[in-house]
Amino acid sequence: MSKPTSRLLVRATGLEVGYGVPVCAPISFALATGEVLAVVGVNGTGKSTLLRTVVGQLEPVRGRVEVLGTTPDDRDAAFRTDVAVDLGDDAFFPALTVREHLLMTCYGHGVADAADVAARLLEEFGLTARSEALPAALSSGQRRRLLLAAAFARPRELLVLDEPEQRLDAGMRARLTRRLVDERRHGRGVLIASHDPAVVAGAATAVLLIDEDEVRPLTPAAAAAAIESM
Ligand SMILES: Nc1ncnc2c1ncn2[C@@H]1O[C@H](COP(=O)(O)OP(=O)(O)OP(=O)(O)O)[C@@H](O)[C@H]1O
Repeated sequence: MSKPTSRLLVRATGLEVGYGVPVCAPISFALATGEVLAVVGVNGTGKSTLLRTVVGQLEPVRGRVEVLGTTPDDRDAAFRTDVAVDLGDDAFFPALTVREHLLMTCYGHGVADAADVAARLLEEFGLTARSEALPAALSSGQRRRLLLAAAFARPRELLVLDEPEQRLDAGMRARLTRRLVDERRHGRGVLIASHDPAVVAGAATAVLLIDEDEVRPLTPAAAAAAIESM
């Protein structure tokens, strides 16, 4: 079988992210299909701000970012078909069950076989026993699992996740790591902010460390070691 051609998903050039003023040094990187790029750094260095800029929720302060060749715009349906996002925002419909949230995500994004996809994700994210529960009756880790399952229910070339390991137990963090490896094997790309050395070492193909006054690349192994001492 011939190797699929790699495709550029994200290109950032001299990108400065922030709220009127930049929160960190300029960032340049390219992310292609088959890659998992992890962004690491201590609290408050700008990881979430970078992710929000890449998915079109914030304008760059300076510089450029392109996603699949265009300016990111999360109001654009085509952009939302290509880019699945979980930034950890805990937003649920109080009167829809766990299963219904996944079905609604599938319907909204035109996913075929919604019932099968939802059933598979419920199983994978350990939510089958809670599939008929309403969000208010879930534990915080179960709500986190539901957000992640909903991201994986979406069609996507690029997956953007902000600290997806938060509130997950060790078993689910290991499963998440394997899932991220699967993403790149299926020819998709992942941009992830993480504080978890095992997720970074196990899934990332490249890492950007956002430091106090510079942004620099690290190998995943070096990044995992750096996270341990943050
Ligand atoms: N809406 C906002 N308006 C102004 N400043 C903000 C806003 N959101 C975040 N900040 C500031 O921007 C800086 C970067 O925040 P950001 O959330 O990107 O950090 P982070 O690296 O993701 O941190 P953490 O590891 O704690 O999640 C911080 O100093 C933060 O206080």
